[in-house]
Amino acid sequence: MLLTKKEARQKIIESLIKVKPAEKQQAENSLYCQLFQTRMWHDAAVVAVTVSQAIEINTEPIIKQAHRENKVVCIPRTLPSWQMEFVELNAQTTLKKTDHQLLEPVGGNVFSADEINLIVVPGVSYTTDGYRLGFGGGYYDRYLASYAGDTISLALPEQQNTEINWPIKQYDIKIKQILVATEED
Ligand SMILES: Nc1nc2c(c(=O)[nH]1)N(C=O)[C@@H](CNc1ccc(C(=O)N[C@@H](CCC(=O)O)C(=O)O)cc1)CN2
Ligand SMILES: Nc1ncnc2c1ncn2[C@@H]1O[C@H](COP(=O)(O)OP(=O)(O)OP(=O)(O)O)[C@@H](O)[C@H]1O
Repeated sequence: MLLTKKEARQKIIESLIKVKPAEKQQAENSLYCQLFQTRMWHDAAVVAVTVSQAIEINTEPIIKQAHRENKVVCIPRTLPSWQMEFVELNAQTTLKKTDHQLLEPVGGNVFSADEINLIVVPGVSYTTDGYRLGFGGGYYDRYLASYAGDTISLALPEQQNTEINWPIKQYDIKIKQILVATEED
């Protein structure tokens, strides 16, 4: 079923709301395990990751593990005109809730695109060949256009391989690796 991006986003978000907490937790554990074993993760000294919202994959364990491994963690701060920058997250960081209800850093060290080794890219859904449907805004597509490092996304089974398709645009940038949670056996 080919929908507009907006329609596809709505449908997939509806299905994500229905995922049971225990199921989500199990799937997230599978994703963390997979992520921490990738070459991209091992090779990265500077990792960019979001401060997740309830509906998204919880990024807190990723941030904790990165710090445990002495990696620098950067989180996004949105700027006017749908631009975004990444700021170091450390014990001194103050977070503030923005108009769109996301927690973003106040002040802090900005890391440029060429200083970041790996971006864990958030999204609503992914195609098997690496295309991503985001939350709208195009922040990551704009950022990734001038970023040459590694990219990885984490998908619940509900976010991958669905019947729902959306139009791929010229500015859509493929994610290098997409990890899909394995079902419990
Ligand atoms: N946790 C987390 N932080 C993140 C992202 C994310 O996906 N997850 N982002 C990932 O990009 C950026 C913020 N993304 C945003 C995406 C849309 C809107 C927004 O205002 N959307 C409009 C609708 C726009 C449209 O439909 O085109 C709205 O809600 O009114 C704001 C921020 C940076 N931080
Ligand atoms: N590289 C770009 N340059 C200019 N405009 C862009 C670029 N990427 C996306 N846009 C614009 O941003 C808007 C939102 O794009 P889209 O719906 O694809 O966002 P998304 O990929 O779902 O969100 P995000 O990247 O923030 O997670 C669209 O109007 C699109 O035209």
